[in-house]
Amino acid sequence: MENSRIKNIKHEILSDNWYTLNKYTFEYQKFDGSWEVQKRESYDCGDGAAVLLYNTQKGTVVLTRQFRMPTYVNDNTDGMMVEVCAGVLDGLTPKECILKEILEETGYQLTEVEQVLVTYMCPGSVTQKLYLFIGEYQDAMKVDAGGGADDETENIEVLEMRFEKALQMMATGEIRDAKTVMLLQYAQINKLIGFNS
Ligand SMILES: Nc1nc2c(ncn2[C@@H]2O[C@H](COP(=O)(O)OP(=O)(O)O[C@H]3O[C@H](CO)[C@@H](O)[C@H](O)[C@@H]3O)[C@@H](O)[C@H]2O)c(=O)[nH]1
Ligand SMILES: [Mg+2]
Repeated sequence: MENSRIKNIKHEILSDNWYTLNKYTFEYQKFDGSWEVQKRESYDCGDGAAVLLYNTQKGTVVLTRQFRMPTYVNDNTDGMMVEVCAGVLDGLTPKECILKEILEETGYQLTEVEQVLVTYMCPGSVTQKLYLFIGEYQDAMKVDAGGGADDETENIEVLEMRFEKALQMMATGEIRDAKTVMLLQYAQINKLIGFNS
């Protein structure tokens, strides 16, 4: 942490239940040189990793569908979200984490993935840094049904669909999860998956 415009940082924990809600009170030096006190709440739900699974021969991607409470209480009628496979690091490296999540959530066993982007998803209020990967899957790599870890209440549906269909769902707003939009657009810009229909 290095910024000479910040001093006297005080930290309180407002809630420490599943994840941690912190409150920081600090002094910030304005452009005119004067100092002002600022207060910022900051939700720490850990860093995470996400992956776009794609198959160039079939022209398909693998996505997940699950209930997301925070979206349900904010305009998402049934609360269901179509997303790339993702999870929180929980002490693992981003690559170790995403390989584990791919197996747990989708049932595919990959050994190689490529990190393509690192993003702060909501920098004004959430600490989370998200490592974004792409990974090529083959049918032979499917070793399990997926659906989420047994000890977690995830109830994840695995969706394999044509890449064009995923792009269409993004255009209609059926896909509106930020990490998923970023990775689908990454694949589109970099022509990872050809249209051979
Ligand atoms: N009991 C309980 N369980 C929780 C709570 N919050 C999350 N969980 C559980 O914690 C697990 C987290 O699953 P992961 O696969 O590791 O994470 P995720 O929820 O898919 O994704 C998170 O990370 C992504 C990438 O880092 C994010 O994109 C996403 O928004 C979310 O923060 C899930 O079983 C979820 O149900 C809670 O408040 N209480
Ligand atoms: Mg997950």
